Amino acid sequence: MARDVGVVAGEVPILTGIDLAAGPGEVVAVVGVNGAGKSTLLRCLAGLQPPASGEVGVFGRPPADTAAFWRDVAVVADEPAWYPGLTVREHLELMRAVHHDTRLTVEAALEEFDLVERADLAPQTLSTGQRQRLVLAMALLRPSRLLLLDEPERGLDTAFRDRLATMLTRYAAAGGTVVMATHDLGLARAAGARRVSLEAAA
Ligand SMILES: Nc1ncnc2c1ncn2[C@@H]1O[C@H](COP(=O)(O)OP(=O)(O)OP(=O)(O)O)[C@@H](O)[C@H]1O
Repeated sequence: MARDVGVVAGEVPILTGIDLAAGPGEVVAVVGVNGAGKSTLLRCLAGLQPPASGEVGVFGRPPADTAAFWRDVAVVADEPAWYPGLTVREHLELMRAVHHDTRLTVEAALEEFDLVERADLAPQTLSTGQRQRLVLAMALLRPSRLLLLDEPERGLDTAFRDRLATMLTRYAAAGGTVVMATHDLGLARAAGARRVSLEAAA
């Protein structure tokens, strides 16, 4: 997926000579200290950060900002902008309307992500962890073959981290690929992830 990838910001190297392979059925956890370049590597895989050197391939092609690419790839990174006036349930319905053949019904997603009691509220009124559950629900409701998750554990309590690990294991068991940047080695272990460590380049 990533071969000998280098990224520089101005003159400063952020990633140098990074290799990462992940195939169907695999969960890969990218770990490393703050600033090691985990988010940058995920952005390279999503085609949002062009590498200065090396190659990135996703399903055999360089990542491209096309409908076909985004049909296969779901990204969870920073909290998205919420649609004003739409509830939690309506955000999920939006995903279902756009993606048609979803992995979960809206009601199943509300159950699975423990949002039933929050379904009619605006996302902005939820707690940090509840909003993160909604972000994950939106990503896991839609069909995809590759999940790119940047610190999916953000704000989640211990019990829900365990549930997330199970969901990621199931996603991989169904033939999906998960690449996540994480500081939670327990989550990585529970999800059966192979660990790839990044060293800070500068
Ligand atoms: N757009 C940018 N311009 C300049 N430097 C950047 C930019 N984006 C990231 N960096 C730098 O690249 C390095 C890697 O950042 P990145 O966010 O990829 O690290 P990370 O491993 O995900 O860190 P964290 O664990 O804190 O989330 C940092 O030193 C950061 O300051």
